Amino acid sequence: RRKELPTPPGPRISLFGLWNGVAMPSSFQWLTYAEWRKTYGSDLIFLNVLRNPILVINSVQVAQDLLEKRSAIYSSRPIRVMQKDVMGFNFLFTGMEYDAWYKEHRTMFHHHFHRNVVQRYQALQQRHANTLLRNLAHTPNETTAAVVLEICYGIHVADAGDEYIALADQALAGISSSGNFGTFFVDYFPLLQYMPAWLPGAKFKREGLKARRLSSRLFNYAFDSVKQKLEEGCPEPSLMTMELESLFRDAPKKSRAEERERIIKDVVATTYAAGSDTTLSTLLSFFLAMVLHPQVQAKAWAELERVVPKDRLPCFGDRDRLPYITCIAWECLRWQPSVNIALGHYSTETDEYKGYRIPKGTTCLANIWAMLHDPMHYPDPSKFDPDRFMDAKLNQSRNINANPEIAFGFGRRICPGRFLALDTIWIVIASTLCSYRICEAVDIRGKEVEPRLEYTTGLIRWVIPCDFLFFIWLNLAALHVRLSIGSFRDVKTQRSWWSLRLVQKVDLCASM
Ligand code: HEM
Repeated sequence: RRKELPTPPGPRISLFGLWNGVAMPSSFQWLTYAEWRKTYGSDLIFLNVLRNPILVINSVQVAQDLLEKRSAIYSSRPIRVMQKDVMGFNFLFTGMEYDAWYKEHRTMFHHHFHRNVVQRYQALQQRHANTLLRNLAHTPNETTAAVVLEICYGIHVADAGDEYIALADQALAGISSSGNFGTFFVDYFPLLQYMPAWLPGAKFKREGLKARRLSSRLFNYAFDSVKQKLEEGCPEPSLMTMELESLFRDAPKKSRAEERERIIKDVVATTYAAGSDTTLSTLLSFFLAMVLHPQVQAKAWAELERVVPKDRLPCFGDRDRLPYITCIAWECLRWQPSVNIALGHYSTETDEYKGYRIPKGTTCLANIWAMLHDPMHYPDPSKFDPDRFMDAKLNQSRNINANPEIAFGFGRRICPGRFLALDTIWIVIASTLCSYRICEAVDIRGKEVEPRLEYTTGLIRWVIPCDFLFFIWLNLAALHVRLSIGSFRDVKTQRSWWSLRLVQKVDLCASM
């Protein structure tokens, strides 16, 4: 009977939008998908792209009904030719099919990052937040990567210009560009992967081969150097050494030692790849939000003043007494989600939902952006308003403003690094707001520069590195210089009370 049911509504897709059809969007897909929701009056949009069935899900309800309640058949991943085969990122378990091999990876990851163990990393996260405060003027983007590198490999990154960070930056650009399903034509038409790279029109292949060299270095470089240290008997404790030591200890008992080593290697590389840019993207949105909304910053500052004694920086123990800071973290995740479309979930059986047929082998794309900007659930969605989360009881009774946990995806493939991410975001926001006022940029003539709300496309979105960020760093650098040459009065008169606070706190974190 299912065979007779219609598939959900959606546009007719044709190559490059010819022959009365529309082209698949290759950038900013979440906006087109949200438009299609209005055009077809449905939360489910069905597309057939070169015989690849695709289901776009635009509402939380449908995502929960399918990806969570029926997760037994919606938890695999589609075949990703560009990312896996051309670029060589086949070691990431984010893209593995839902089978026993994948489950071993997820179980190992879970063992080190579930809700009750992430506290063990809080001292390390706090230390890196302090380093960020010191470095804010020069290398603000290294904190999130430094956290995962230290947890996974025990590698302490250099304050600036670290080789591991540079390698991750370059390799992750490849993951992000190929991350949204369907960005590259070869995902729909796998035979294209065999096209010679020199042919005109094979730009994807040339880009892919470049990314392949980087992915292989990302996979091997840190792992090999830490393994060598372990064999020499002088490793720093880390997730990797803990797992390898247990493997070596139990090796005679365990068969499959090679496979187990491969799982460890995959898990640490996946954490390295998945754990830094996502968190950093949210933190950059935080900086933008603070420049645009000084009143939010002032309110946060007042809360920090009330709760955190003047002689120290905030710590995780203050969390329950700093609810507004927590709301800012949630609002950053909602206002500008760093992953707008969850990684594709792949259906392994034909299903029926609300009178529609969802064929086996459908790639389901959850439009997280549309869900977090749905005015029914988040009134005035484009407004950055942390207060929306303050009264959880009232929100629940009105069925609005739920904490945006869906920013981390759905069901059995939900982001397993979310507890670590939330901790990093929280401590960085609390520490930065306690130490700096993030102000509007000033151009060379001393005029304030209006920041632009512009983001890149791709799997992980970035606020476009425009003048506003540059000027924030520049302003902070200038302050550092003034502070270090002891021009204290200057700072105080020009910047008002917060600068005085800055001096105390910067001295404080420098001594940590
Ligand atoms: C703001 C920070 C982050 C956001 C917004 C985010 C978001 C997401 C999303 C949307 C997914 C796909 C979920 C789905 O398919 O339904 C995902 C998967 C994943 N994330 Fe995150 N993530 C963040 C931070 C992290 C961190 C810090 C780590 C590692 C420590 C991490 C590791 C992973 C892994 C391993 C997966 C793949 C899970 C699987 O396929 O089973 N993420 N993340």
